[in-house]
Amino acid sequence: MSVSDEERDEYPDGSVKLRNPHIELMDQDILYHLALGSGSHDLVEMFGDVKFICMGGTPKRMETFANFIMEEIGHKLPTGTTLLDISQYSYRYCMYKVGPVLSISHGMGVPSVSILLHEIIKLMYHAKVKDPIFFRIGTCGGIGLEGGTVVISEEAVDAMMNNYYEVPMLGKIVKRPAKLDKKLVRELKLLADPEDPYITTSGKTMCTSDFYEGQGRLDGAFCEYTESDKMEYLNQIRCQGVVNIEMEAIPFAALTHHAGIKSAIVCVTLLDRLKGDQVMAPKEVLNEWQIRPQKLVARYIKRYLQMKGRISFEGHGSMAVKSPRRFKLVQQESETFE
Ligand SMILES: O=P(O)(O)O[C@@H]1C[C@H](O)[C@@H](CO)O1
Ligand SMILES: O=c1cc[nH]c(=O)[nH]1
Repeated sequence: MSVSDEERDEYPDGSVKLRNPHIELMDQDILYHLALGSGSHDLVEMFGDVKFICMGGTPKRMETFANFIMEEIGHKLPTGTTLLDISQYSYRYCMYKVGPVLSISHGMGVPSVSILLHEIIKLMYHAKVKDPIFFRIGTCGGIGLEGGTVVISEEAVDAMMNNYYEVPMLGKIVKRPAKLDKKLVRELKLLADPEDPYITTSGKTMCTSDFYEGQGRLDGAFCEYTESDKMEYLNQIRCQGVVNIEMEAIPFAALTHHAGIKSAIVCVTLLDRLKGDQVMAPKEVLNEWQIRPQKLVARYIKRYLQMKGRISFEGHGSMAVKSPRRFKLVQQESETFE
């Protein structure tokens, strides 16, 4: 049975699906929150070689990631130059380009990441990028997981345990399935190194629209439930497979899926929510923890580029291939790397 374009998640040639007939009819498309536009910039020239789009909440984390991935893939900037924040004049999000990798901050919560995704998906379309892969590199609260644990999301659910994104549109609720790429999840799991001095695990990620009452905290400005109500709730969602809580997974999974784009979410826990609410780890510890999801995603990117012959197998920096066995497993498991 043939599948129509409407039903298909991806175009066969790997192009990004806009599902918006109006864009083609516009003289130009201004990507307002990125300080870019299809009329003002040569988007194919600037972004046509992009393959990986990595996002996380803060500008600092994404600048750190840009410098880190530059070292890992051995990308060289012209002498005397530094990385440039391409979207600096938007005063909203930051964006760095390191060869085939974009590193972008998405701010906090559903509306912020959703606006960014609309514009980045359109950017991919205008730039004629094929088969991009999106990663969210985030932080979260763990459910029964110590601070510093890396969590690869198997599935995204909202605060009502629904696995779709509800968007109020023209006075009606439209539901979009929130689907992460299962193969990408398997590949990321295989890249977790048993020698890493922390645990990498996977499970359901709950996406809430608030950090305090929305995540069952007792330490917000308001709280009308008891500690035992909170614990009962957290234990209940734990029994339903939720291992971490953050604030962007649902639109991230839903909008990438709607555009036919493969995506995955890797977060580090900042605390175990079964033990408390306040983020108490010192800044230096939090900074080190935030590097952990970046390392896993960098391993993926590096393996991909190695398989494509775009960087050498000797590698660069600390991510040189250490274990041929692990590498082989990834090769067998993955069609993406073929
Ligand atoms: O990627 P980040 O660290 O921003 O992800 C979580 C979810 C919210 O954006 C924020 C709350 O502290 O952190
Ligand atoms: O508990 C936490 C920690 C980080 N981010 C969240 O959304 N929740």
